Amino acid sequence: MIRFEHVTKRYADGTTAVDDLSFEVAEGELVTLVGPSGCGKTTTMKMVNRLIEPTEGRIHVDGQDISEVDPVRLRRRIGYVIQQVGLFPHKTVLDNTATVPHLLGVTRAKARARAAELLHLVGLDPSVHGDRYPDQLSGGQRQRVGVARALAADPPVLLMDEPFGAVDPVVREHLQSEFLRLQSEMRKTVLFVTHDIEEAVRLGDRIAVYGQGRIEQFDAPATVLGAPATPYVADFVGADRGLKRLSVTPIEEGDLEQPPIVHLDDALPRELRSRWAVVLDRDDNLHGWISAERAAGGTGTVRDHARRMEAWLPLGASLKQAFATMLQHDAGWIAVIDREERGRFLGVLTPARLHEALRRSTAADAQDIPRTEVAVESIG
Ligand SMILES: Nc1ncnc2c1ncn2[C@@H]1O[C@H](COP(=O)(O)OP(=O)(O)OP(=O)(O)O)[C@@H](O)[C@H]1O
Repeated sequence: MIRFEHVTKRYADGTTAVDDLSFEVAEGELVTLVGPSGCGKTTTMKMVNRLIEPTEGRIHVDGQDISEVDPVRLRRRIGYVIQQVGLFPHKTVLDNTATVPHLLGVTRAKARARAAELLHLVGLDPSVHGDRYPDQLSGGQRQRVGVARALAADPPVLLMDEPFGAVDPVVREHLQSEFLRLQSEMRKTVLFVTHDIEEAVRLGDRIAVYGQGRIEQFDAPATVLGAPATPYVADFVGADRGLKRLSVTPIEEGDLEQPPIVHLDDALPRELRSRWAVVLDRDDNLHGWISAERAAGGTGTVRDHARRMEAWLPLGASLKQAFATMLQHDAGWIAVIDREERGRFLGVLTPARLHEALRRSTAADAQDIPRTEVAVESIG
């Protein structure tokens, strides 16, 4: 969808900002460009909408060589969000958002109706915020308007240059989550510039880690964190990359242990093969747990003695969520359920298994094989 072929940009003063860059962003993919200040991220991005012309090489958008497309027409197909949102100060939020569709010939009434929808989509209430002026909004709200405005013409491609850079970390995380939710529905082709590795890892389907004017590694977040291609990348992603990996490594079925299981209507078991058992209902959905001690001393059915289980997650949740859930509930294990089949119990994740999953996924990335195929011996 966006393809760079041997693109170089040398500025008039001789600075080589981008050096022989080749990479591709697939349709519907979100690629984050991450790297230190001055490494050429913004230059890369601005060449896509022809705010900057390359010195050498070609860029294709949607199969078309953009040097042959009129820049104004090109930009209609490409949404652009920047840190200093660049809203028109004398226009209301609604009119700011409606500007581009209106310019494209949509009637004012229709453009405003669409703008109201988009404001909703980015979490702003048009009846509350629509008639305000940009300086009557918080920084986070202005960023949302910036995103809504970039989406107004429904462009297939979005360029985002540190769009959440100017807000505090809490608002930023919130904006990131909302953007991920939006993107899972819209599936735009997105090039997203950031200097924050956490943001790059969280948002990107793939990450391009920049050195000076060059891409040092272009891979999925888990691979960049688990198997940095060069010492430079390892240094850039940080010594705590194991921790960061937790957030991009999902719980898989192979990570789970199978504990003893009892059902709600069973008679109390005299003995369990461990200190506790998981309690399921008639449909094999998770209900809770029962301790061996309680089972041994009691009478009646499991139902009379079972406790509800609060520490559970759906399969596919991240190892980081698993760890946080264990801490939050002070639990020695968490239950994992099927996310499609209305809570069918799949197994439990223990701290030892979590640790093993993390090491296994690191080894898998280094060997470029699925996690389930990593031999346990090679983890050590
Ligand atoms: N108009 C220009 N003339 C000369 N040099 C420039 C120009 N614009 C950018 N540069 C230089 O090109 C290099 C890459 O700049 P660019 O803005 O692409 O980096 P960046 O990775 O986006 O940095 P930041 O994260 O600080 O925005 C830098 O060394 C910068 O000083």
